[in-house]
Amino acid sequence: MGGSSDSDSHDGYLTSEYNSSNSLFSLNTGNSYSSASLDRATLDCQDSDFYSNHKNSLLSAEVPRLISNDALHLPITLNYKRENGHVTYTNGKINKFMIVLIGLPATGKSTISSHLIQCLKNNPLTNSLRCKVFNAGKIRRQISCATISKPLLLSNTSSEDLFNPKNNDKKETYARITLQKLFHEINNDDCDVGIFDATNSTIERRKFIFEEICSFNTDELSTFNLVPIILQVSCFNKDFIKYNIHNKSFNEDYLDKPYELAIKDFAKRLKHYYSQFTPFSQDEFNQIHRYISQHEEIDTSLFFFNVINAGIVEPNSLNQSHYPSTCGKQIRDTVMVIENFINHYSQMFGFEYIDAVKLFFEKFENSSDKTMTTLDSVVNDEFFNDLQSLIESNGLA
Ligand SMILES: Nc1ncnc2c1ncn2[C@@H]1O[C@H](COP(=O)(O)OP(=O)(O)O)[C@@H](O)[C@H]1O
Ligand SMILES: O=P(O)(O)OC[C@H]1O[C@@](CO)(OP(=O)(O)O)[C@@H](O)[C@@H]1O
Repeated sequence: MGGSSDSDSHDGYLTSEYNSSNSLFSLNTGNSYSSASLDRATLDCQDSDFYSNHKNSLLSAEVPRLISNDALHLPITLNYKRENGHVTYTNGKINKFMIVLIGLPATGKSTISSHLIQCLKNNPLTNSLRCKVFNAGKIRRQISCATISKPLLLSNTSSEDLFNPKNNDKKETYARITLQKLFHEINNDDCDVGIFDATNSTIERRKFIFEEICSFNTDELSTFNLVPIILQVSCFNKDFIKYNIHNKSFNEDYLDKPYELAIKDFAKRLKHYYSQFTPFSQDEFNQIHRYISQHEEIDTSLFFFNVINAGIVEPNSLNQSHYPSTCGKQIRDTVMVIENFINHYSQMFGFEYIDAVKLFFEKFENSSDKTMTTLDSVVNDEFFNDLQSLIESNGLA
C-alpha cells in the first residue's frame, strides 16, 4: 500500500478512536440559525420540481423551520403504500425512519448509504420500505448549476470558498433545504426511510436537526412520526483517506477540472472540516434523547451506530440503542436489520473495498503514471500532520 500504512498504530486521531464528551445543548444559547437568509441568486433553480413548487417559500427571508407554518406544508396523502402489516404508530402517527449521517467528507457516507439501501431491499422484513438519500452536496450542485452567472466555487480558486468556516451560513442553508426536502417527501408519503446525507459535523447542526425532527413529529397536521437513527461513518486509515480523496476528485464538483486542482481543492476542503468537526458522543446521545422525550412527551426511540474504517474496527461500546417499552415490532425489525448490516459491514462490503484500495496502490507502485506523483504531492505526511494538528486544536484528539 501507499507510504503511510501505519493505520493500526495508535498515535493520533487519524489512526485511532476518539473520545469526546461535548455538551450538546449547553453550547447553544438561543437559535443561532434564525437569521440565516437564503441566497436569492443561488436559489434560482429551474431543474427541480421541488424548487419550482416552493421557490417562494424558499426565497423568503427566514429559512422555514416548522412544516406546519409555511408553504412547504403540503396536503397529506392517505394513500399509504406499504403493503405488509408491520406498520406501527407513535402518538397515533405512522412510523417512518430518518437516518442522520455524521462524518467528515470522503469517509464513505454516500457509499455506505447505498449499501444500506441494498441491504434493506434484500431483507423480507424491510423490503417494502421505500428508501431515499437526500444528499446536501447534490442539492448544492443542483442549485449552483441552475445559477447561470455563478459557477461552482472551488476552495482553491475562490475567496468565496463555501467550505471556509466564515461561509458556514451558506452551507447551513443548503443543509436546511435538503432537510426540508426530506420532510416534504416523508410528509407526502413518497418515502419511508429518508437518509440525510451531509457531514452534520457540528453539535449546533445536530441540535438543529433534532429540533426539526421534534417539530415534524409534534406537528398536529402531519400523519407520520420519524424514528431517528444516527449513523456515524469514520475513517482513520491514511491509505483509505488517500484513496477516497482520489475518488472524490472525479465527483460532480470537479467534472471539468484538472486532477491536480481537484485534489488540492478537496484537500483544502478536508482541512476546513477537520478544524470544525465534533464527533458524536454518548453525552450527545443522552442529551438528544432527553430533548426529544421532553418535547414529544413520550419515551422516544433513538439509535446510534458507527461504521469505522469500512467496518474493520469494531465500534465496541460506541453504538447506543434506546427502545421504549412501547416500541412496536416494525421499529425493532428495521433497527435489527440495520444493526445486522453495521455488524457485518466488513464481510459484506468492507473487505471488497480494502481489496480495491490495495489494488489502487499496487497499480501505481512501479508505474510512471503521474497520478500517484500528483496525489503524493498533496496528500502526504505533511498533510496528515496538518489534519492531526487541526483535530487537536479542535480539542478532539
Ligand atoms: N465503504 C466503502 N466502500 C467502497 N468505496 C468506498 C467506501 N468508502 C469510501 N469509498 C470510496 O471513497 C469515495 C468517497 O466516498 P463517499 O461515499 O463519497 O464519501 P462521503 O459520502 O463520506 O463524502 C467513494 O467514491 C468510494 O470510491
Ligand atoms: O453541510 P454539510 O453537513 O457539511 O454537508 C454538505 C457538504 O458535504 C459534502 C462534503 O464534501 O458532501 P458530498 O461529498 O457528499 O458532496 C459537500 O458536497 C456538501 O456541500
